[in-house]
Amino acid sequence: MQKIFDEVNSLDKRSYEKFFLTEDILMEHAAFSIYTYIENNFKKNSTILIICGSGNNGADGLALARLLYKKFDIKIYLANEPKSSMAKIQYERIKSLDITISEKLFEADILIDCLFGTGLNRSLDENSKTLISKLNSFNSFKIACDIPSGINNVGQIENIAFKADVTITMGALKLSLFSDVVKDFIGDIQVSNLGIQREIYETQTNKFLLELSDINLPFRDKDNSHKGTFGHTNIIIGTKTGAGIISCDSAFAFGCGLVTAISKEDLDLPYHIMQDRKISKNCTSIAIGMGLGEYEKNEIEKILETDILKVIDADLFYEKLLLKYLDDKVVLTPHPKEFISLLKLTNTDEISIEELQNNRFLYVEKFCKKYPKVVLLLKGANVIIAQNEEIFINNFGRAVLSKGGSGDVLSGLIASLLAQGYDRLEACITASLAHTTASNNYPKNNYSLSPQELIEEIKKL
Ligand SMILES: NC(=O)C1=CN([C@@H]2O[C@H](COP(=O)(O)OP(=O)(O)OC[C@H]3O[C@@H](n4cnc5c(N)ncnc54)[C@H](OP(=O)(O)O)[C@@H]3O)[C@@H](O)[C@H]2O)[C@@H](O)CC1
Ligand SMILES: Nc1ncnc2c1ncn2[C@@H]1O[C@H](COP(=O)(O)OP(=O)(O)O)[C@@H](O)[C@H]1O
Ligand SMILES: [K+]
Repeated sequence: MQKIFDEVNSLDKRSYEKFFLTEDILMEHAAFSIYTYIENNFKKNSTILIICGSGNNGADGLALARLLYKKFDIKIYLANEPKSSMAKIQYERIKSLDITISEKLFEADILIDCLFGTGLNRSLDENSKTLISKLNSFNSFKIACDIPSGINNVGQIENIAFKADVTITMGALKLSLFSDVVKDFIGDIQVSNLGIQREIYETQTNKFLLELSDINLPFRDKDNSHKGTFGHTNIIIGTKTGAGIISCDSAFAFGCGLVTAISKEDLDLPYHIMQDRKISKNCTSIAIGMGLGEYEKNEIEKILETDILKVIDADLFYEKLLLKYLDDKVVLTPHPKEFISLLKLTNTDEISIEELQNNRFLYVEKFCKKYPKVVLLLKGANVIIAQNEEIFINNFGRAVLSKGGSGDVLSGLIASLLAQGYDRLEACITASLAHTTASNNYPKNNYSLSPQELIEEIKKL
């Protein structure tokens, strides 16, 4: 996993104080990293337009122009006069060369957005909005310097943002690159070294970006085993039976030795799924909530009271009785609408989905501060897995997962791992990575994936 920081100004400051680096050295490395990206990916003499603002993001762009000059066909568009001291210095440096300042925007092979970086401190004015909109309309390859202009420091977009193919971010990953609302704007992310290795530049953090290598699949290391060795999960089947049956199937596919569907009525289940009216004696995990619908409250309470690890999902986030069980036995897997209900039930906050989606990390942190024992997995374009003060982000998911039943598959995967002895955080991390990786491996297209096909892809991981 990679470290993520709320802000990096303090890391820059630390580099000056602790390692005697200067702003100039950091900036030279920032510009050089974009130069290297272009050199490695584009032909000599490609046309490049660098759009520069008045601050140090613009200064990065000016330094980059100097590095690219002569090897590429480069022009600068000055959106505003250089204003920061570094922007003025960089401007003096490029004036000594014969670099063209373009009066107008044009569709170059490559556009580089150096308009605003971490210094965006107010709403965009009309000129900036028009400028970004025009840049977005071009078919060029688009590179954002540090962060696409228009995205603020908490990952919100008020009106418009530069739509990058790649964002080359300076020094370390910033949290603002991982809100759901920026997902379609940042493109691929690369981190630039600012003069010292990243591991030295970076300090402690409580936020992490998951990588594919963080997955820990349930490969079996005991051959002297029987089905009970690998746990027994119970999935509570509600009135909308399909949801729970999908979870049963995904739990079975993900290595759990036994899966029992707990249902009041006889169901037509796949042959490998057992059926019972009550929780099994040797049950090692429970998943409840998916398609629950009408269910007797005291029956739910009896299940929640058990000492067994549980995945809680869907309809249960609208039930006040849940409040008694927000403890060290549960994993909660709400989608945004369910999470705002949970925030309301717990008297944490009463907010709209839009407010949540614009401040996902803030509300996750608030909730986890109040319920530090709970493991929370907030669904979305970027899944947030959190416990107490720690946050893990899975940004591998894509629109292919935006289908009814995807969440039911995930509940089954988590329950399966809990049954097999994973701790709750580990179970969420591996299940979430398996979920997104399997969906991305689906070979056909990005619109037709069914839960069954997703489970088939999970079997191939
Ligand atoms: N050690 C370092 O410092 C390093 C920094 N690096 C680079 O510096 C970047 C940060 O630079 P920064 O702090 O100068 O801010 P930046 O993003 O250029 O914007 C500020 C300018 O924009 C203006 N402005 C703001 N909002 C506006 C709006 N809505 N509409 C219009 N104008 C607006 C604002 O105006 P003002 O508020 O002063 O009136 C000011 O002029 C960072 O992202 C990275 O790329 C790297 O080189 C590595 C080393
Ligand atoms: N655009 C997307 N990008 C990434 N992941 C997505 C996207 N849309 C949906 N998902 C994922 O798909 C799952 C949907 O879950 P949920 O809304 O509970 O579905 P259901 O209740 O129908 O099973 C979640 O894990 C969510 O993170
Ligand atoms: K930028």
